[in-house]
Amino acid sequence: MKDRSILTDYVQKHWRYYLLAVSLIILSNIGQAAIPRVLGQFTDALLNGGIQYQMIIEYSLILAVIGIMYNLFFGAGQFTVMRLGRKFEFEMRQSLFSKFSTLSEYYFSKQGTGKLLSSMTNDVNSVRESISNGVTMTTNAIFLFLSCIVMMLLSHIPLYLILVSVIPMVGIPFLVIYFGPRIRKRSQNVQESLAVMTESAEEQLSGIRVTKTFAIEPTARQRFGTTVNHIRDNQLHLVRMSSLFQAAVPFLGALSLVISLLYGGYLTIQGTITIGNFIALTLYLRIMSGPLQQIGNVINMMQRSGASLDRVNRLLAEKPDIEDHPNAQPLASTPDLEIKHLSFAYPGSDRYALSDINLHIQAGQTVGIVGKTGSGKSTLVKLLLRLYDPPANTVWLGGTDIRQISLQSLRSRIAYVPQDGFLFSTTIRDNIAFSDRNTPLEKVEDHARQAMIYDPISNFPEGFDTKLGERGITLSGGQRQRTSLARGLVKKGPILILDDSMSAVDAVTETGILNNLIRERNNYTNLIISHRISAVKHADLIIVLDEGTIVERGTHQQLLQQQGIYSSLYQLQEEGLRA
Ligand SMILES: Nc1ncnc2c1ncn2[C@@H]1O[C@H](COP(=O)(O)OP(=O)(O)OP(=O)(O)O)[C@@H](O)[C@H]1O
Repeated sequence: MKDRSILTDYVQKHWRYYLLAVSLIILSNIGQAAIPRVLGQFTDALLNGGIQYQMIIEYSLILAVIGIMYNLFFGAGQFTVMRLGRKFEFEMRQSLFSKFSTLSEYYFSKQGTGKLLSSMTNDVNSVRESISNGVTMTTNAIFLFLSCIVMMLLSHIPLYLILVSVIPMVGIPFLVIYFGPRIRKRSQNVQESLAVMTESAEEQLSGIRVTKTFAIEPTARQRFGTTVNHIRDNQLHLVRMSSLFQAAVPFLGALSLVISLLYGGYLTIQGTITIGNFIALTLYLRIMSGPLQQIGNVINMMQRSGASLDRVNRLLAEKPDIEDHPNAQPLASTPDLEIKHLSFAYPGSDRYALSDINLHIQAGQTVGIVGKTGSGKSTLVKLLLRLYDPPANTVWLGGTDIRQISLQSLRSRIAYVPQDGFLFSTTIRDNIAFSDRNTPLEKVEDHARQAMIYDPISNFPEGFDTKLGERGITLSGGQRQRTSLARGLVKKGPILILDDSMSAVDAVTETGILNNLIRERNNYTNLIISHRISAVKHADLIIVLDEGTIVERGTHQQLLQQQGIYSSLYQLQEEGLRA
C-alpha cells in the first residue's frame, strides 16, 4: 500500500473513536488473559487441600465477572469500530460517485463502467473490512499476546520457560514476509477478474434484447462463463496460497505447546513450578495461538485491502480531462456562435474527425446539419458542449473562447437532445423535468405537447406519474425519443441541439414537432442534426458535412441549386417518399 491518504485522513478525523475502541478491546483482552491465572490459582489451592465451598463460589464469581466484563468491553469496542467502518464505506462511496461525476466522457469510454462499479462495491467493501475487522483483530492479537505474557510473569512462571515455549512463534514474521506479497498479487488478480465479470454481466444484460433476437444465448452464456471461470481459477490460486499460510501459523503455535509440555512438565516434576503454573502456562499458550492466527488473518486481509485501497486512492486522485479554466467566466446572454479553423482528432486517434471547420451562427438562427454517417456531426456537438475540449481559439460563444467559459454555465445554457436519450427509472414527469425538478406539471405537459408525446402519456393509467424502467413500463423507441425531446425543451436553453433526435419518429409527427419548434423557439438558436432533409429544410442555414469538412452551405433552395450532395440526398429521399 503506497498511498494511504484516504485511510490516514479518515483515521485522523476519527482518532478519538478509534482510541476508545482500542481501549475497550484492550480492557477485554486483560480480562481474558486473567482467566488462566485464576484457574491456576484455583488448581494450586485445590491441590494444597485448602479449598472450601466459600472459595469455590468466590472463584466462580470472579470468572463470571471477568466473562461479563470481557463481553461488555469487547462488544462495545467491536460496535464502535464496525460503526466507523460503515461510516467510512458510506463516505467513500459518496466521494467516488462525486469524483465520477467530474470525469469526462472520454474517461468513461476508456475505463468501462464495470471496473468503476467494481471499485465502488468490492474495493470499498474490502477496505472497510480492514479498518473495522482489521482494527479489532490487530488490537486483539497484540494486546492479548502481551497481556498473556504479563499475566504469566505475574503468576511467577519463569521468564526462561515462557521464552523457550514462545520461540517457535518467532517464525511468524518470516512466514508473513514470504507469503504477504504473493497473497497480495493473487488477490489483485481476483479483484481484476471480478471487475471483468461485472463489466461483462453489465454489457450482456444491457444487450439482452439483441442477444435474444439473434438467438445466441448459448454464445452469451459461454462468454460470461469464461469470465466466471477466470475468477474461479484466480480464487483457487489465492485460496491455495492463503490456506498454506493459515495452516503454517497455527502449526508454530502447536509446536510451542509441545515444548511447554516437555520443558514445563519437566520443571513441574522437579518442583520448580507448581502444577497450577503448569496448567496456566498451557492454557496461556492455547489462548495465544488465537492471536497468532488472527495475525495471519489480518495480514491476509491487509494484503487484499491494500490492492483495493490503491485502486480507490488512484480513482479519487484522478484528474478530470475537462475542467474549468482558472479564470473561467459565466456565459453572457444569448450569444453568437463562431467556429474558426476547427480541426479535431479524438484522443488516441490519428485521424481527424473534423478538419478546418468555419461557421458563424447568429443568435436566434436555426441551423441544419446534414451529412452521412461518421461525417462528424455529433463530434461538432460534443465539442460545443465541451464533452471533449476543442483546441484553443477555435470555438467562440458571445466572443469568448468556450474553453474560458465555466462548464456549469455553458452546459446549463445548451439544451442537448441526443438520438438515444437515456431515460431514468423514475416517473415520466421527473424525466421531463430533469433539469429542474420543481417545474410545475402544466409546464411539463406543455412541453410534452410540443414534443407530440402528450397523448400517449396521458393515456397511461397513471399519466405523467407513470414509472419507467425496471419497475415500470417500457416506452417504444419513438416515445422514448419524444420524451427525451420534451426534457430538452423544458430546459429553455438559449441554444437547443437536436442530434438526430427525431430519427425514430414518423414523418407526420416530425413535421408536427418541427412546426411547434418554429413557433416556440423562434428567437432562440437551434441546431438540428438529421439524416432527413425534411427535418432541416426550413432552417435559416444548412451545412453539409462530409468526412469532417463542410462541403456545402446555404438555404434549402440554394443547396438544391448547387446540385451537390444535398440535392442528390433530397432527390433520393423525395423519391423514396413517393415510391
Ligand atoms: N469517442 C470516439 N473516439 C474515437 N473516434 C470517434 C469517437 N466518436 C466518434 N469517433 C469517430 O469520429 C468520426 C465522426 O463521428 P461522429 O459520431 O461525429 O459522426 P456522425 O456524423 O455524428 O455519425 P452518425 O450520423 O452515424 O451519428 C467517425 O469516424 C467516428 O468513428
